[in-house]
Amino acid sequence: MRNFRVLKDFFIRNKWYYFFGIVWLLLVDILQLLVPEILRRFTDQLQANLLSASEILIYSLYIVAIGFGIALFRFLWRIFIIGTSRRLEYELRNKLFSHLLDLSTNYYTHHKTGDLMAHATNDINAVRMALGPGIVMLTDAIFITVIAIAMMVLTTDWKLTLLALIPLPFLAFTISKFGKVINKRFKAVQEAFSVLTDTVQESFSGIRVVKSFLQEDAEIKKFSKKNTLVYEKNMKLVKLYGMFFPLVHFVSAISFLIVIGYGGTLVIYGDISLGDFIAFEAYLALLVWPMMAIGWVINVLQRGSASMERLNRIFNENPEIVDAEDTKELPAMKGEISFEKVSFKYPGSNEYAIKDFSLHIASGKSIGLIGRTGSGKSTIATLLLRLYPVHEGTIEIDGHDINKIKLKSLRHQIGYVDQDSFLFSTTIAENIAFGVDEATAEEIKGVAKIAEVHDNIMDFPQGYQTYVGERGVTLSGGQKQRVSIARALIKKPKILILDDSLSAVDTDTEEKILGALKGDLRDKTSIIIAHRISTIKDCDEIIVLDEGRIVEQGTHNQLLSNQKLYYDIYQKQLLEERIAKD
Ligand SMILES: Nc1ncnc2c1ncn2[C@@H]1O[C@H](COP(=O)(O)OP(=O)(O)OP(=O)(O)O)[C@@H](O)[C@H]1O
Repeated sequence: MRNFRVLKDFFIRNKWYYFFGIVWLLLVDILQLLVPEILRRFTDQLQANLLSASEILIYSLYIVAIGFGIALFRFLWRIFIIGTSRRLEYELRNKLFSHLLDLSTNYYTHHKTGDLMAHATNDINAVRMALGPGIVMLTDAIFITVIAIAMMVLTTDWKLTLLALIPLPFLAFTISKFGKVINKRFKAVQEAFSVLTDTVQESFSGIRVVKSFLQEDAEIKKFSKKNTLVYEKNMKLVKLYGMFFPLVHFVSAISFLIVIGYGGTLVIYGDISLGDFIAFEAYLALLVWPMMAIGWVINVLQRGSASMERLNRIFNENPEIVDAEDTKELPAMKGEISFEKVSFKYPGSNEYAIKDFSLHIASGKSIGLIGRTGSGKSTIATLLLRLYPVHEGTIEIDGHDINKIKLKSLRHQIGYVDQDSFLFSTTIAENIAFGVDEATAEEIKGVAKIAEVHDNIMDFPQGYQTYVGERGVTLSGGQKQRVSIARALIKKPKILILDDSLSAVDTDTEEKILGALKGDLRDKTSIIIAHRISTIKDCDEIIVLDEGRIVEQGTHNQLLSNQKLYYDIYQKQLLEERIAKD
């Protein structure tokens, strides 16, 4: 129960819903408990020949009225309690999603998306079950058990009650034992099913690879194996259910048997009336359900509590990067950047990705970053965006330590085109306008033109309203890169970072984009990361990185005359170009 403490605020806000929900629930129980009383009187009066036709009609009306009452109050408690638990699920899911988005990028390196999805679905559902249906069943079971047993003792016979109740604890015990195994097998079904879903998803998203490697049969076999596993796990569950219900009926039938035997004798000897006997059987029938429910309730509450514990662990996770108290807005950046002796290791890594990196970039200048793969180029970009905390050295923008600038203010003014050029499954227009609150069609078109992707977009029948991804067209790598560039430009950032963002376009298009960008970049500081020299040769300064350190620095011509690493890369690329042309 301690795990649910974080929901205190929710319970306080919704206390009246729970209170009245429980009132309606108890009214249903009271009405249900009235039925045996009516049966008792009816039977006794019928047996004594005291009933007239109009009285039979009145009894029938009682039963109908009780039926109506039960229907009405059942409707109400469902709305009040189950409705509230659905609201809890809604609020928890929102809270979890926004909390997860607040966490630093590093969190996602160590947690699998599949696990996070499981928290958002299974765990939240388990908490909802505990605090909705779980509470209902618990209240219901306790109330009905206490009142039904009290009525059996008070109105009929305590010895008969005691005898009739003997099998019921066994029933509760059997159900709780079965419940545990059912739970385990149900979980196994879910796990097998989730493995199956993963397999299907991977086969579909890698369909081109599957087909080009002629792996259809192998994939079908793999699928069939996983599917067999789901079937087998389901069959185990079916068998268990197959035994469970007959066993429940068998154990409860023993109670009825005892009542028929001993209760019947009491009626014959006149110790209790026939009405008492009928009412007693009806109370006993009411008791079977709470006995079944108790085992289930314990399971549901335990699962809910375990799930809440897992969710609390996520809620207690703090984002590594937050605005400290002394951070301030930097509303209008000039774009002067300075790295001072920055060294950086990724969390959990022993190797420095960046070592002693010092660089000053005057506002409005363009910097080209080049180096072998893994030399630390992208790391420079992520550090400037403060996606990871820097502990050694300082990074400043306009003379302000980036740790002292509000994150929103910092990231809002940096346009970042990442290496993956990830696009969302929505329209091209919405993808371009992703980083701004509002954008006119003209603005979207303007940046698409600079990024040299406007003509491509207009070739699609639906133009800017074309859907990207699974529901729409598949853009080529180069088209994706250019849409991502447009997405960064529309923010009108003061600093623009292109991380290998022109690698998938040919050199002619690259030239056109760089030409168009030139005008736009005049008042921006730009960092262009590339593998191809053609992308960065016109930058004001080029930095050559190797194993996280600056090994060369200067303009294109200066670096060529140095005849070191840059020169080697240049020669190699010239040769490659020549071979490609021949
Ligand atoms: N999230 C991460 N966790 C741990 N190590 C990382 C992480 N990201 C990158 N690295 C490591 O840091 C080093 C620098 O990587 P970085 O991505 O900056 O290189 P890069 O020069 O941009 O490479 P490429 O040209 O292939 O994009 C590499 O050794 C890489 O393996």
